[in-house]
This record gives sequence, structure tokens and C-alpha cells, in this order.
Amino acid sequence: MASVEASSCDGKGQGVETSVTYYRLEEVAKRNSSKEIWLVIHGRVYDVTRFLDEHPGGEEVLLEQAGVDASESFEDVGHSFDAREMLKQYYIGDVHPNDLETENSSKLLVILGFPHRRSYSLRFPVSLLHVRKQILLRRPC
Ligand code: HEM
Repeated sequence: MASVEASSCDGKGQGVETSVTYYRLEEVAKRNSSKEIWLVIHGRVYDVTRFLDEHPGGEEVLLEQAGVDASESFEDVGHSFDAREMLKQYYIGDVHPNDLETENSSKLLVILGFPHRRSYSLRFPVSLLHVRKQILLRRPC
């Protein structure tokens, strides 16, 4: 766990001090039982232990997602605006940037249409060369 002080602007020219606690995914993974249950949704860490009994979708689904990234399951259900607002009550910190990087870069590769990391290094330069060739061919003399 690491805490970082950060400053941001409140829109009135005033600085606002905020403190973010970062958690490594391995720490989150340890909180995977009904005694203590944490999960990650969109890079944020939530302690939903006290929410287990109250979750309208039941405790079973939360236990299935205990200690892991539940973003996809959370979105698949199509949770309401109210449900998203409720998240704030259980927020305890952010996923450590070193762990997020891996998640974001693999998402970027998927967006770019590269399903496997291994093919990235080969296909990306080839695609760039192809685009450059197309531009040169179309350029008027
Ligand atoms: C802290 C995280 C969560 C909160 C605050 C939350 C909140 C809620 C709320 C308020 C509802 C009622 C329907 C709505 O307003 O959308 C609901 C339903 C439900 N939730 Fe969650 N939820 C959370 C996480 C999850 C996760 C990780 C799953 C995993 C699959 C899940 C599965 C469901 C299901 C299956 C329903 C029932 C949907 C239905 O009956 O139509 N929820 N949740």
C-alpha cells in the first residue's frame, strides 16, 4: 500500500490537496473471502465487505469477483446510475500505477486490433511502413 499526496485545481484558481492510497493487485487478491472482500472496478479498489448482505444482486456474485478486477462483470450487468453512485461509499483507493500499466497497455493493443502481445512488435512497424508507402504513392509530384 502507498499513499500519495496530489494537488489539483478546483476551478477557482485554488489548489485542492487530495490523498490517494494505491494498492497492488496482489494485496487486493488476498481480500477474497466473506470476512474481507475487495474488488477492482475501472482501476479503483472497493472494500465491499459490509455491502455483501445488502447487494441487490446477491452476495454470491460479489464473492465470485472477490479479490479480482470485476469491471467487466459490473458492466455486463448494466448497473444503474444509482449503483454507480453507491460505489463511492466503498472506495478505498486506486490500483497502483505499475499494475494499471499492464492492464491499459493490453487494452490499447486490443483497441488497435492486436490480439496478442507477441504480434505487436512485428505488425506495428509493418503497418506504419504500409501507411507511409500509401501516402508517398498518392503524393502529387
Ligand atoms: C460495489 C460494487 C457494486 C455495487 C455498488 C452494486 C450495486 C447494485 C445495485 C444497486 C443493484 C440493483 C440494480 C441497479 O440499480 O443497477 C445491483 C444489482 C445486481 N448486481 Fe451489483 N453492484 C456491485 C457489484 C456487482 C458485481 C461485481 C457484480 C458481478 C456480476 C454484480 C452483479 C449484480 C447483479 C447480477 C444484479 C442483479 C441485476 C438484476 O436483477 O437485474 N454487482 N447491484
